[in-house]
Amino acid sequence: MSDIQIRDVSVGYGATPVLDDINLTVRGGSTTAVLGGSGSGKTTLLRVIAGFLRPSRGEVVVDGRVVAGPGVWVSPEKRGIGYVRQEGGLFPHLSVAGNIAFGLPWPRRRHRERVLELLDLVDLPAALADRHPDQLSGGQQQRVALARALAPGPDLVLLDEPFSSLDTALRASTREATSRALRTAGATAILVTHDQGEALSFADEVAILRGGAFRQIAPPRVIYGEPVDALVAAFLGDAVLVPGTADTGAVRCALGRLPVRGFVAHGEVEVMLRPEQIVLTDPGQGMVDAVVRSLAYFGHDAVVELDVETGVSADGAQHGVRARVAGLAPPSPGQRVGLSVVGPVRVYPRADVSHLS
Ligand SMILES: Nc1ncnc2c1ncn2[C@@H]1O[C@H](COP(=O)(O)OP(=O)(O)OP(=O)(O)O)[C@@H](O)[C@H]1O
Repeated sequence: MSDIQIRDVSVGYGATPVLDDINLTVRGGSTTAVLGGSGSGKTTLLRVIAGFLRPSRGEVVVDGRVVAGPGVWVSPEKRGIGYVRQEGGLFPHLSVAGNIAFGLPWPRRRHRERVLELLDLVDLPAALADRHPDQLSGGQQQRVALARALAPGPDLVLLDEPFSSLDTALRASTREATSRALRTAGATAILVTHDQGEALSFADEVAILRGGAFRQIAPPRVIYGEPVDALVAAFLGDAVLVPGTADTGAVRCALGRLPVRGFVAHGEVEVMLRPEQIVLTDPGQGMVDAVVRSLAYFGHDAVVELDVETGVSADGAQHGVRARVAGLAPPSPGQRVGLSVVGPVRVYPRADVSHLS
């Protein structure tokens, strides 16, 4: 099990910087998901770790050994790192067994037993061993790519959006098979993704990459429940933001007086809560009343846009909020309802969110 440390790393292409002085530690045997928008530098980070790109500053340390840094350069093939790309990248002219064996050291390439073991590890039947990649589904191809990456027994596996080309059902089962295989192999893993649900469900830690730097690195529940700022809150999941005035431990806003979690900014603040924290009741039964403006129905749940009746701000605008409710009996547009808020909310200094609108 390898710890990995990225220390003060900066890297770019030519004169264009992509990552600026970033730090990241991944505990041996754990999985970290790096979540960021398109072009934020996720693949660049993996390329630096794998050794396909040299950082201009800082160092990369794998299992206590500096593999990139001032005066130090370990070539990719000597780093013992497995890499799974978005499209799998299987060799089309080789069978499944041939592809997997390619990841094995020379003397072991003929060991059919090890190939079958690896197929089993990624939850694929031995009968697929002699097929070619074009005779497999997308999910099966991704699992073969994972088996190939795991073949040499790497301590560290880098996964670059390996599930993004799969449909929803296949995506979930491939993700689970991957997670199981990584745990069984005891490998440390870094998963790059732009899918929030995937990051939250797959990883032990989630790292938010934005503007060339990590804005927050924390376990899924912490990063979702206690985002450090409004940008992270809005980036990771759906965030409802309303203006408020905070004093000790509580905030007053259009939804009533609400308890605050974590850091309390006093005075004029922006209040952040998740849409599932808003519960709909009969009119007069909640903290405030509201009228349903519109509804997006998803089957298992529905997102309801509401105009809060007490929420008229100084400029006369009505405060809108968004609630996520169970899909069984959602309200209808125009209906009057009561609103209650479950659990504490977060507050941020008002200036923090001015650039979100
Ligand atoms: N070989 C290259 N030469 C020059 N610029 C590059 C090169 N590769 C990537 N870039 C630029 O570096 C930035 C980061 O790219 P990178 O591929 O790391 O982003 P990403 O977060 O993985 O994006 P995506 O989610 O779209 O794959 C982008 O602006 C991209 O255009």
